[in-house]
This record gives sequence, C-alpha cells and structure tokens, in this order.
Amino acid sequence: MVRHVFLTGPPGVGKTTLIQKASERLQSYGVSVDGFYTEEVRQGGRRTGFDVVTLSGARGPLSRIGSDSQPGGPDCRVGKYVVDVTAFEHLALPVLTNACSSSDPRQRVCIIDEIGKMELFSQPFIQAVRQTLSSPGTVVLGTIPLPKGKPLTLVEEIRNRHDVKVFSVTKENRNHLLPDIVRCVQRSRM
Ligand SMILES: Nc1ncnc2c1ncn2[C@@H]1O[C@H](COP(=O)(O)OP(=O)(O)OP(=O)(O)O)[C@@H](O)[C@H]1O
Repeated sequence: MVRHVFLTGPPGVGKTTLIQKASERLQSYGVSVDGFYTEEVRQGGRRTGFDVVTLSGARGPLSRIGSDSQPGGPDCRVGKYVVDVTAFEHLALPVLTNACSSSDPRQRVCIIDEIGKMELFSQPFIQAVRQTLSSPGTVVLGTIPLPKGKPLTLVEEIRNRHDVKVFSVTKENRNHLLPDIVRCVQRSRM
C-alpha cells in the first residue's frame, strides 16, 4: 500500500515544477497541503544559491555561492554552495513538526522538496523527515536525487520503504506525469 510519493530525476528536469502543480491541483480538490519547496536564486543571469520557500509564503536561504562556513563550524558545502543550516532549520523544521502534530483528523499532504545533500547536513531535519514519514495523518509528496556518488542514508531508506512510490521524471514524461502523481497522492490519503 503506497503512503508517500516521491519524484526523482536529474537536476533541472522539472521536479519542483511538477510538485508545485500537484500541490495546486490537490488544494483545488480541498486537500490540506503544507510544506516547502527549494528554489534557485539567480542574480545577473547566474545561479547564486537556493532558497527555501514554505507554502505559507516564508522564504529564507538554504545555500549561497562563495559565502564562508562559520569559523570553527562544520564545513557544510556542496560544490561551490555553502549551506546555511541554521536558516534552513528555522524554516523547514516547524513546517514538518506542524504537519505531524495537526489536530485536524483529515489526512494532509506535506511537500518536502527536497531531501538532498544540502538538506541532509541537518540531523534535526533527518529526524523530522523520519517522524513525518511515520506519522499516520500525513502523506509526504517529496523529491529525492538520483543515486550518484556516496549513497545518502535517508534517501536510500526512503527508496527501500514498502509504502513509498517513486516517479522518475524525464524530459520526455514531465508533461504527462501530473495526473498520475495526483491520483497516487489521492489514493494514499484513503
Ligand atoms: N515541463 C516543462 N517544460 C519546460 N520547461 C520546464 C518544465 N518543467 C520545468 N521547466 C523549467 O526547467 C527549469 C527547472 O525546473 P525545476 O526547478 O522544476 O527542476 P528541478 O528538477 O526541480 O530542478 P533541481 O534539481 O535543480 O531542483 C525551470 O526553469 C522550469 O521553468
């Protein structure tokens, strides 16, 4: 029985776009949707980092090019991007906690875009994702990266769960997947 739905695929293929469309479609059906997206930040035509944007409209940095890690702190770097773990946790953790603790008896959908290298610098985030996945009232609609390099423990865990359906997004199928994703989430809520 599928409980949670994840999208995977190469960078820039359209995972976030699909999740946003699915979220809008689900909300138009009266489904309660919460969570966060990761959006790229561009300045002068080049990508300078990523922001976390919650569905309730709050925005903060996830990572930026060229800024240094805190002196003496851990080096939370992915390629040229330095992750602002504190800012990320400040935005993402309350969203996940709320998704698990809502008193609304109807099942709700929690968008987690994405669970990748940058986000996984945060141990509290890892714990919060595990808790959300095991929360009976919550269906997760999220994104995970394709397997590449060293396996990411939580991502492997998600892939191996029996209650998870993973859609692989490609340039060829990205314009056709939306109804399947929405249907799968709707069925998970029954
Ligand atoms: N179906 C589509 N047709 C044309 N362009 C698209 C489509 N889906 C997304 N794009 C464009 O591709 C770019 C990347 O999209 P998006 O951010 O959704 O990809 P992503 O897979 O989430 O990327 P990342 O791996 O960096 O998070 C955006 O500029 C978006 O407008």
